[in-house]
Amino acid sequence: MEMNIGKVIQPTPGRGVVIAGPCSAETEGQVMQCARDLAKLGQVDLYRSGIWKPRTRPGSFEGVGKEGLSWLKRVKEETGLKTTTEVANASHVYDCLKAGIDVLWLGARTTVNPFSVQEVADALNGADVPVLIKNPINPDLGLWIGAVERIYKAGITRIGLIHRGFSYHGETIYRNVPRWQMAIEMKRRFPDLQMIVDNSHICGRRDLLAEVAQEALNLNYDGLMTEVHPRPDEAWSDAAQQITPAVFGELIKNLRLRKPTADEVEMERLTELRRQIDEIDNDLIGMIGRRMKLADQIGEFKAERNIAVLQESRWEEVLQEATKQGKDHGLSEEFMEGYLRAIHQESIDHQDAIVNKAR
Ligand SMILES: O=C(O)C(=O)C[C@]1(C(=O)O)C=C[C@@H](O)C=C1
Repeated sequence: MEMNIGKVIQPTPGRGVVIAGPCSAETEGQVMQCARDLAKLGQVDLYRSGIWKPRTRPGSFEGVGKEGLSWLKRVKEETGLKTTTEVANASHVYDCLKAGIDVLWLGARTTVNPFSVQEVADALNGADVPVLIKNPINPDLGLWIGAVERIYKAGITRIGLIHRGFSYHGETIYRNVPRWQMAIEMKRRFPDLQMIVDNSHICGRRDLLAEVAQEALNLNYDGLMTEVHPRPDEAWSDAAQQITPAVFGELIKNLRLRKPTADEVEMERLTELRRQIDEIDNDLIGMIGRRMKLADQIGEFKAERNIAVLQESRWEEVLQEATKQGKDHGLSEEFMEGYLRAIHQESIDHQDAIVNKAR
């Protein structure tokens, strides 16, 4: 789909886009205090606060609702900070537009549901407001792309993306695993869309926030969205991941913005190193091709003798041996596993084609 998309936030030269504010608006006092403290930092582009909170289970704090919009209006009048909040249905959109909220965002639980995205898109039709779209909770690129397309088709031309990580069953240090490759792929497909990291939801804990924010800047993200609360431990939602305005000030002070590309002189050195990488990639592809030819021969052999394609004990041996070898060359276990699984699957696919043809 051909798109002509503008920036959600004009960045200040020399630093990334900064979106900060409490997870939820709790009281007028809390919203105002947080906004005043953040405004003093002089680096916040957009003040965030959840008014309607989609919670996993009923009974937890579900947001103050419409009343909070007047607090955000006051934030803008008294501090000059522009405001943003999450919308999940048509009435949220109408209320926000009436209240003059500057930027709207779609949450991960909305992006995941095309019915909800379409309802929001229909309500936005004809409005001139920028929209940020969080990734869906599950790692489904199609849903993220679909949400961008639906909002764009509603006539919204300033759209950005928020990477908040993906839910994951299993052991991990993150609340939502980043899967950086998903966001990198979105950047590749939509180079004009600003990409913001929501380090709060990726981390779910304070001690990782700075590291994840810097990782995003290393990947050439446009900025960050972080949950900030005047008294994080007393927050009514997501207490474990919120930080004070002072801590947030330190965090952004220590971030290093990277240049998007190298200059001409730097480019010479980079080009030489890239040439060497191209050479190695060529060799690798040639060698993988040769490996598959051997797999084909094994396939013929198995077809003639009616032997199963999958050989668990051999596969286990390959996996163990190569992972150990990879470690000696500074390659992570995670990488080696992913690489070997891909090779093994390709080998199986080759052999499947051969044995099925032979029957
Ligand atoms: O050794 C075999 O039997 C093969 O078919 C080769 C190979 C591989 O590609 O390494 C592929 C499939 C088997 O599950 C085990 C190993």
